[in-house]
Amino acid sequence: MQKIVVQGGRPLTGEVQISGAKNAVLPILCATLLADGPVEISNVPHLHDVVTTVKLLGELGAGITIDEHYGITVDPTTVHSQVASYELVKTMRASVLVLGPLLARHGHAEVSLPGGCAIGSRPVDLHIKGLQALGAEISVENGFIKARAERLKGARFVFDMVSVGATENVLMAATLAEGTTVLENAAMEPEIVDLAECLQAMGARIQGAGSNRIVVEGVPSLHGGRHSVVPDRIETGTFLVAAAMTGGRVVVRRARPDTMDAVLDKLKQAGAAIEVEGDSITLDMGGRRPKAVNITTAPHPAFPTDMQAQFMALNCIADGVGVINETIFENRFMHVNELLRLGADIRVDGHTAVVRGVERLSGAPVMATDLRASASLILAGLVADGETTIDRIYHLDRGYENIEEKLSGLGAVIRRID
Ligand SMILES: CC(=O)N[C@H]1[C@@H](OP(=O)(O)OP(=O)(O)OC[C@H]2O[C@@H](n3ccc(=O)[nH]c3=O)[C@H](O)[C@@H]2O)O[C@H](CO)[C@@H](O)[C@@H]1O
Ligand SMILES: C=C(OP(=O)(O)O)C(=O)O
Repeated sequence: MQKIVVQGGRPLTGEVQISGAKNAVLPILCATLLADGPVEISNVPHLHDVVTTVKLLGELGAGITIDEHYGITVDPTTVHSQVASYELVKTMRASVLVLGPLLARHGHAEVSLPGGCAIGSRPVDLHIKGLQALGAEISVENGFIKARAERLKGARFVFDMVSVGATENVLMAATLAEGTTVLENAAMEPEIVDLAECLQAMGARIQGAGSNRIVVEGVPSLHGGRHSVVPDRIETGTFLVAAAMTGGRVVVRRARPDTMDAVLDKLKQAGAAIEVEGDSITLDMGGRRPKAVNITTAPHPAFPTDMQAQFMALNCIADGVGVINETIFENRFMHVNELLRLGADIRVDGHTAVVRGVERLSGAPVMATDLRASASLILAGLVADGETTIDRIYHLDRGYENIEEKLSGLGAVIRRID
């Protein structure tokens, strides 16, 4: 099994280009199933989750073409199956996002229940309730969500709690429903806006994406189209935290600074000088040690849970005590035990972690437990004395494109070994 080995102690300097967002490209790939013609997607990050989604679309019968820049064209006109198997869904929860599109376009769908994952139980009840509100008959049998509706009907639906995936599934389905759908308490993440823009390029009528009230006027059919995926704000944030922790100066290019307010505010509080110009962000730490910051995760535009582990790593070596509250997932502190192995001082009480910054971490073998936990261990390794070896990095490959090449380009000493 592959591992990443990091030699700590180098301030990061230079420039890095941000890839397309994992959390935007996955729903967008699923959305292509709604169309009556080919959909071309560019700025696609080369990630394991993208490979899995493409495999799933292929199993459903869609035609897939991949160009030399990893642009992906999906031709959904050859889809012959509406069944998403457990084998694929279990490896990637986002596969449940084919449910809404298959149901809306083909009148029925069977998608394996995704099950829990390391960070929490992650139920899909809101996806199901939202589609039922549009008139779908849904049962859960033998581990599959079985959905049926001759034609979905527009309705007003209020999400009990904010869910990114449920908003996406119901939004996609509503584009082909008869009449108007109003989604209240919708998720406002930038990836929802990107999905809506792709759907609009396919002929969908959507207003309000990016607010908590999305209005969709259903159309009889969607056509093919083109879309370029929004830059990844979590990858961007991860590189900025790396720069801040190592006391370096890094310019991230091809980012979307306007999607990053909460993260940039916390980096400023940690003592970083931040300059934004167009699609670039420069972070200059000037060799200073970061100051500890308090974090509470919450739906966008508040601080993203997907940046919690990285800021935990920053607090581990910061000056002072940082309190981290995780409000989205019930079990998203698994990196704590691994950070402790590197010499961190962290106490966890329920959903709160109190991190007392230490002067130095020391390298050790550690194990990644989920995607962002893996990133936090690399960040800690970048500042630890000696060598840190991170095992189970397949989690990392789900969501970071060429992370070791990108970090090496900034002067980090990092390599992948078999
Ligand atoms: C592929 C993708 O975009 N993944 C992101 C998406 O995941 P995902 O879409 O799975 O996350 P949700 O926003 O749905 O989950 C938020 C909370 O709602 C709960 N919930 C969700 C659905 C449901 O039907 N019932 C329910 O109770 C979840 O257990 C969780 O506690 O948003 C999360 C929260 O920003 C991010 O961490 C993930 O990186
Ligand atoms: C939790 C994450 O992703 P997913 O929802 O795909 O598991 C993440 O990107 O940090």
